Amino acid sequence: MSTPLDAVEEKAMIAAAARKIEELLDVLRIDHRNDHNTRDTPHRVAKMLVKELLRGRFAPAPKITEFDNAEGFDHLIVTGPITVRSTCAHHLMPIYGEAFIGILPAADGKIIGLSKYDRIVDHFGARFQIQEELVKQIGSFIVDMTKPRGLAVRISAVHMCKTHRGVHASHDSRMVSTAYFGELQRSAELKNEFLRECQVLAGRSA
Ligand SMILES: Nc1nc2c(ncn2[C@@H]2O[C@H](COP(=O)(O)OP(=O)(O)OP(=O)(O)O)[C@@H](O)[C@H]2O)c(=O)[nH]1
Repeated sequence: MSTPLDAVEEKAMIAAAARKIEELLDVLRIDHRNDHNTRDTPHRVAKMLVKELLRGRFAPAPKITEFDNAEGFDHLIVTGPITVRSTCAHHLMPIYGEAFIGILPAADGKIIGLSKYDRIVDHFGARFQIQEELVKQIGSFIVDMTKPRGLAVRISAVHMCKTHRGVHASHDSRMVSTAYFGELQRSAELKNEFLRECQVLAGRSA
């Protein structure tokens, strides 16, 4: 899912990408060599791609601090909204929204630090994505790391490929997708509890 780069590889990748972006701007007849606004744009955009928008591909997955579930807590925990920032794989336009994660821990298993859910969402968002795969990647990673009894990952997001171009949909138009694992996949009652908590946390219909 990710291939960490060392500092030398990162620098070389940014330089190589900048040369290609120069070429692209040349094709588009943007005079970046003389125009003061776009003079540094190839390097700027290359740096943004490697160090920001795609950084999840080039950085290790977040380190997870695990704690024993000492009290054997076995009820649903729901966390969110977690801000989602990603980039659509089709048109390379921003995706932004919120994630909610529901965890049904195993009484004899592990629980992880709350902030790690935000870090995991950030890690998988930082690459070119489609939303259906994003919820699954986040969920599968948490399931592999913590082996809970059940898990749900729900994202509600705006896709700027749909609002800012193409069909020019309303900026309020969102896509909601949820991935369920384990007992949350099988139990309608648990799903309803998760969705109710999402609504409370969102302060509106999530
Ligand atoms: N299912 C799904 N579709 C997405 C996602 N992000 C973008 N899309 C859609 O993917 C499609 C890509 O479409 P194409 O039809 O190949 O591209 P296009 O001809 O530029 O289409 P328009 O966007 O309709 O102008 C568009 O309908 C996008 O709205 C996503 O996360 N999930």
